[in-house]
Amino acid sequence: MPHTPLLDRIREPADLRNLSAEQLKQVAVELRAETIDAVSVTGGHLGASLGVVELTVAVHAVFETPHDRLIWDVGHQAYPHKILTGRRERIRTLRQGGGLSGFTRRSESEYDPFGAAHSSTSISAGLGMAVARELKGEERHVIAVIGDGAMSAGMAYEAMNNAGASRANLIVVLNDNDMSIAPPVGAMSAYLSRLISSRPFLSIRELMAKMARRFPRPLERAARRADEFARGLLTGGTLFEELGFYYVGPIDGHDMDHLMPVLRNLRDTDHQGPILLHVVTQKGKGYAPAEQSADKYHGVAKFNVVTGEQVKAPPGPPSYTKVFAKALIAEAAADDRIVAVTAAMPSGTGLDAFGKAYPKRSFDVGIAEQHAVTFAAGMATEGMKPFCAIYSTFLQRAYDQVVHDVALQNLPVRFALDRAGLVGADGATHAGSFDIAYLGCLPNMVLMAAADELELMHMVATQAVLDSGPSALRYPRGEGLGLALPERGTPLAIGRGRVLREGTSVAILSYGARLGECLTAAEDLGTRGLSCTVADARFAKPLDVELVERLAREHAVLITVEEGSVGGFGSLVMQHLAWTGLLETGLKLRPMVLPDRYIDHNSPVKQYDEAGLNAPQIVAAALAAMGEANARPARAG
Ligand SMILES: Cc1ncc(C[n+]2csc(CCOP(=O)(O)OP(=O)(O)O)c2C)c(N)n1
Ligand SMILES: CC(=O)[C@@H](O)[C@H](O)COP(=O)(O)O
Ligand SMILES: [Mg+2]
Repeated sequence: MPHTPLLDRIREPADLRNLSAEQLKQVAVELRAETIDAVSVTGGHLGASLGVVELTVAVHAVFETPHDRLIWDVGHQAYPHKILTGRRERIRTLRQGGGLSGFTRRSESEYDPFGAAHSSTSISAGLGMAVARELKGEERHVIAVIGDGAMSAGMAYEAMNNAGASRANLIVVLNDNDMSIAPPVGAMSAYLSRLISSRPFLSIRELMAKMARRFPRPLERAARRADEFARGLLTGGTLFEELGFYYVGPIDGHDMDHLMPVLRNLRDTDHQGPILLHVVTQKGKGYAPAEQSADKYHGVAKFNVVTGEQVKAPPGPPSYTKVFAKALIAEAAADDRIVAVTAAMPSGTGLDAFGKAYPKRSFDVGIAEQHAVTFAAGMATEGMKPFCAIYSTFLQRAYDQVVHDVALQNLPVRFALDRAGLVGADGATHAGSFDIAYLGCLPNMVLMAAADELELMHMVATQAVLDSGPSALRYPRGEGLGLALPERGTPLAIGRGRVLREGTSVAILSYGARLGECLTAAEDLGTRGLSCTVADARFAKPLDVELVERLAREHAVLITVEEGSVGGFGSLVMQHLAWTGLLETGLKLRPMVLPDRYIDHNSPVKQYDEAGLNAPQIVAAALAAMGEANARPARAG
């Protein structure tokens, strides 16, 4: 544990507020050391947290948190914030079962006024809090800290557009470290770089601003426009000012001698309307291995503090992500109409590898899932074959684009939904729980789920040739089973499942990567005298109705298993069986889905245990249903 005598005295942010400037700098030194040490044993988002150590100390020292609201966008950079706000004792439980969340969370602390993890929500939430303050006649500051990556999402502009017009008092701190997960992309990133290099003449502007404050309102506005005009002359104005924000900066986000007076000025100013403070920081700041790494240690495993070497698990089978990339590259080699789109997640989706192979056919649109989907739809209208690789959870952000721009127009956009199902340490905000339900209800969608990495290759090949309309392929986070893989997948017959094991009493129909657990459960049931059929549906839409009806007719119990919520595969099966009358023949149908609550961060095995979707729970469901079936009179027909 690092030596942190001053940090040891900080039980809550109020303890910062009577420290000297020098002492605050020392707190930042010790806070950085504590953050590094803690994440070395937990793993997590180190780089972003290191980039905001000084900013975190300064904001909590200047503003009266939690009365003043401090919102962290994404929240992955909030480890120093958690250490300063009464959670230091628990910081080494970060992202573990029963431990602290890896993001901000309302239920975790009064210092977390808004939960996050999906990016670009902080300005909207902050504006909401600011307007509520006015309506309630209360006094408080609202500060939203948003990164340059998160600032590339449309939602941030929606919020700034509204904030600028509403003239609400709100402080937005743009934490500009010129990094997203990967280096940032897009015109906004280039713009911010220009803004930083053009360093505005603050003294003239301060003069104008002081003048603006002294005039009565009408003239004040004229003076302020003059101020903006002056800025326009001197610095080319800023996009943020055009959106109604008073732009301050850029300033060095690691220099407490800059941060403290500017934040005090913003706290005490009588400027009416939103303010944007542009701070320039370095992701991974203060820890050489992070500073020197390409991704600035955005997300790390446990690591050796001295060497920075991450403690990697012994090399196992290739991840589903890697297999997806391999499969897509193989398809793209054979078809030059195949293109790929990611929303700022090239490494997470495997499109970094695809982009190396086909740079002209790979597109990173920034954190902009809505745009990514409709951009892909536009390419599809021109005969391209777009693979839109977006985590299941992040596709939630682009739902109307999927419905209105893709499915309704029956455009052949291919969705590759990585991180489908429960994802472990990132917890409920990142779980891919709902895509079967939110896509399964859409006409024209073809839905498939890979039971293993070989299936994944075949399903990518299937999507590559599926030009009749949109399709979505889901697969889990993590490693495959270690199966032998071909160079290229083989397209599957659309809407056809497969039977892996024939039995007579209980049928288990799996959709997706729970298949292994289903086979284990069948083995167990076999030892108890129950003969089990296990089938892999492969497709949720179109459903293999022949297979479903055969299983329902020939077995006393039919159990469906999926890594998804109610309203997904099991619901589609139930819907079909209901209309065939097969639910009135005494069949015991048991759709096994994620429970109707959010599953917190833990290891995936423990998460699925909690969700009731592991082999023992499948066995229990089968035994109970069989018990009921045996207790009933023999089935009619
Ligand atoms: C809607 C959404 N899409 C993608 C992500 C994945 N993601 C997490 S952090 C991050 C980069 C954020 O960059 P920035 O806001 O600049 O923060 P920094 O890590 O640089 O501090 C991304 C893309 C997300 N959290 N939310
Ligand atoms: C903070 C964030 O949203 C991403 O960094 C996410 O945690 C990545 O998830 P994976 O680790 O599954 O790629
Ligand atoms: Mg950034």
